[in-house]
Amino acid sequence: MIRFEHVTKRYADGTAAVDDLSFEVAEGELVTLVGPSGCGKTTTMKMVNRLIEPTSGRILLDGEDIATIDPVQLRRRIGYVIQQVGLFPHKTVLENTATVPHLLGWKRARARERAAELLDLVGLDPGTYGDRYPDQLSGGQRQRVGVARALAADPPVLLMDEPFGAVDPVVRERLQSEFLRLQSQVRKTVLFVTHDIEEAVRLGDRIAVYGQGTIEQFDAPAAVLGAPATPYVADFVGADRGLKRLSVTPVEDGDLEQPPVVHLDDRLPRKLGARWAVVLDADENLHGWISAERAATGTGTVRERARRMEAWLPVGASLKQAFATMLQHDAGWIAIIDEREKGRFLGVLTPARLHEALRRSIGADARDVPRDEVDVETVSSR
Ligand SMILES: Nc1ncnc2c1ncn2[C@@H]1O[C@H](COP(=O)(O)OP(=O)(O)OP(=O)(O)O)[C@@H](O)[C@H]1O
Repeated sequence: MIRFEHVTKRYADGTAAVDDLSFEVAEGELVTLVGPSGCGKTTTMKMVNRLIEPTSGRILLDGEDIATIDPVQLRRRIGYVIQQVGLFPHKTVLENTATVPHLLGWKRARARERAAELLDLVGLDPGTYGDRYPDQLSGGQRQRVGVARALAADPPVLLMDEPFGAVDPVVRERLQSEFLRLQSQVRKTVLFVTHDIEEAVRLGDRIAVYGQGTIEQFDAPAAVLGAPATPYVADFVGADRGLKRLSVTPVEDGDLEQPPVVHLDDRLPRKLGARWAVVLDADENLHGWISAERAATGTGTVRERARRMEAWLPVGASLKQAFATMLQHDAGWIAIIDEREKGRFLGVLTPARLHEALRRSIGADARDVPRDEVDVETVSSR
């Protein structure tokens, strides 16, 4: 979809902001560009919508060399979101959002309708916020309007330059979650610039870690964290990358242990064959758990002795959420259910299995690192 071929940008004073860059962003993929200040991220991005022209090399959009496309036409195909949102102060939120459809010559009613739809999509009620002016919004709300405006003409490509950089960490996390939800619906091809590795890891399908004008590693977040390509990348992602990996590794079916299972209407078993068993209802949905001790000291059915289960998560939740849930409930294991199937019980995750899952994910992502050579705590470089 977006393809860089040996692209170099040298400014008049000789600075090579970007040096012989080649990479590709697939359709519907979100790639984060991350690196320290001045490494060339913004220059890379601005070359895509021709705000900056490369010194050499070429950039293809859907196979077409962008140098041959009229910049105004090109920019209509590309949504652009920046940190200083750049909303027009004298226009309402609705008018701001409808800017591009207006420029494209849409009828006023249709443009406003589309703008209202998009405000809804980014979590702003058009009835409440549509007629306000930008200075009547919080920073986070302004960013949402910026995203809505960039999406208004439904461009296939989005360029986002530190779009959530100006808001506090709490709002920022919320905007990131909302954006991920939005992206799962609209599936744009996105280039996202950030200097924050946490943000890069959380949002990117793949991450490009920049050195000085070049990409040091271009890979899935789990692979960058699990097997940094160079000491520079290892240093940049930080010594706590094992912890960061937890947030990008989902719990999968294959990670789970299968404990003994009893059903609510079973007669209490004399012996469980384990210290505890999971209790399911007649539909195989999770109800709770029962200890061997409570099973042995009662009569009647499991229902009367079972305890409710607090510590559970849906499959696909991150290992970080799983770990946090274990800590929160002081639990040695948590139940994993399938929310898409009305909460069907899938198995349990234990600390040992969590550790295994981390190894599994590094093995899967960093294909050239043999699984048995992966040490979750100490992998530093290949
Ligand atoms: N117009 C310009 N003339 C000369 N040098 C420039 C110009 N614009 C940028 N540079 C230099 O090019 C390099 C890359 O800049 P760029 O803005 O792409 O970095 P960045 O990674 O986006 O940094 P930041 O995170 O601080 O925004 C820097 O060394 C910068 O000083």
